[in-house]
Amino acid sequence: MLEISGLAHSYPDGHRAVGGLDLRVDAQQLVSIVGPSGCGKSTVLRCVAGLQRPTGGEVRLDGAVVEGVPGNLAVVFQDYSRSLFPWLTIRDNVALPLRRRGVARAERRRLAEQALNEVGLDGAGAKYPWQLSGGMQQRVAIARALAYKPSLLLMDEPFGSVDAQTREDLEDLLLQVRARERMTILLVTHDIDESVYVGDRVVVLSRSPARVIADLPVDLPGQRDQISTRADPRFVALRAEVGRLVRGGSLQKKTV
Ligand SMILES: Nc1ncnc2c1ncn2[C@@H]1O[C@H](COP(=O)(O)OP(=O)(O)OP(=O)(O)O)[C@@H](O)[C@H]1O
Repeated sequence: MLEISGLAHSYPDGHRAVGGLDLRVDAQQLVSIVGPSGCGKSTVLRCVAGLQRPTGGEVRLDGAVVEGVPGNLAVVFQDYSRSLFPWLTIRDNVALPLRRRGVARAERRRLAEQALNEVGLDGAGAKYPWQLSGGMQQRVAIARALAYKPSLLLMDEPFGSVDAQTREDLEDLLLQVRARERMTILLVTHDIDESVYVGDRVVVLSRSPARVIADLPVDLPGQRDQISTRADPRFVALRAEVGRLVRGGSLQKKTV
């Protein structure tokens, strides 16, 4: 589905953020991406989204080289307050990408309501973003991605700006919608527990310039819950291993 080969990205100031990264993601997998702070995770995601042009290597989506923003892709960023338009209702925010896609008005409304329903915000369509809590606004951003029905969903630290309880709720929401919609998802997160809890695989990146230093399958049942999954010895062992690898990547930075 997604094939990243030898991906490299250097910024105009010469900073090499990504240095020869290879990653293959099969359809309907949820792959968590973690790594030391500033290692190049967002740069990788932006190259996959076609928002940044690689300076080396290539990204292929369903066999085609990504050269601009692909039509079958949606992105959810951390900063929901900047990704929703305050002058549009929740329903119109969710429907906006569908409008750009040329979907007829009645169908846009139906898909927007359906997506809001899926994220537990039925009835909120006529409100404005500023009338909702941070966690609810991030649900709207997720609903907007769902309404679009992308084959690939990219999420860049999507739950980084909400409180711990809301974060857990949104992680569970992600697992639910993912089971229903059968999308392929790449999730960048700083939270090692989260990477294991929601992932089918956890990919660990090295310090900048980023490349893959580990690609670990998550050996946990598909059905997960915040209490028993986090107490599962397999969860505990994998979380510790990912933590060691991420810290190893950071330590490497200090010794260079
Ligand atoms: N526009 C830019 N120009 C120059 N350097 C940049 C630019 N954007 C990012 N960088 C640098 O590239 C490196 C990778 O940045 P990126 O945001 O991809 O990392 P990240 O792993 O997502 O960071 P974080 O862990 O803080 O979220 C960082 O050292 C960053 O300072």
